[in-house]
Amino acid sequence: MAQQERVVLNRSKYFMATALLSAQRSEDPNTQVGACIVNQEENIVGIGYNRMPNGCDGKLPWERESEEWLDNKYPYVCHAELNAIVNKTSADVKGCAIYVTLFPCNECAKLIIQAGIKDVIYLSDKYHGDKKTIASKKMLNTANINVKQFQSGEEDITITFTVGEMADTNAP
Ligand SMILES: Nc1nc(=O)n([C@H]2C[C@H](O)[C@@H](COP(=O)(O)O)O2)cc1CO
Ligand SMILES: [Zn+2]
Repeated sequence: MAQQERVVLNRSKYFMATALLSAQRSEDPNTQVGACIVNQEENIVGIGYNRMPNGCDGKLPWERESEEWLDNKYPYVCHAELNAIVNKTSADVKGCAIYVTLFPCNECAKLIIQAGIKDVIYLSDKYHGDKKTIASKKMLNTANINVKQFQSGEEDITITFTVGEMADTNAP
């Protein structure tokens, strides 16, 4: 069996990859979003993805363009950032960074600011023209949150479940 290539992820790649992996748990058929909160010691203290509220999985619509607002996902879905913040494993997330695969909306920007998160690192900005995104940027900027885009020029990583021979770093 081929020997698995040894990869050492840098910090930001590891955290964004964690957000991307989490996004893959989302059942949203149109946009899967993941978020990963990291404290000042560089430990992960929260992970989330966009999903329906607890107990509502499979019972609420994933539509996005139904004429009836109540038949769309938007009134119900909990955003990745919200889930990452409320599922935190630490007492609070003050001074933390959040890695998110899509730029936070205005409601999540409020949560991020009020939770004391100081850095936002995002991957996609596909809704940059939307008023929600513009409002979000206005708030994050006014609240002095450091916002920066992940440098997506970085190489992809591969996760494989076939356990090959692990690279033997002691080999001559
Ligand atoms: N930053 C974000 N975090 C999120 O979790 N979401 C979620 C809400 C929806 O489930 C989905 C966006 O759906 P759509 O409008 O692209 O079909 O992503 C959306 C944004 C951006 O507003
Ligand atoms: Zn949001």
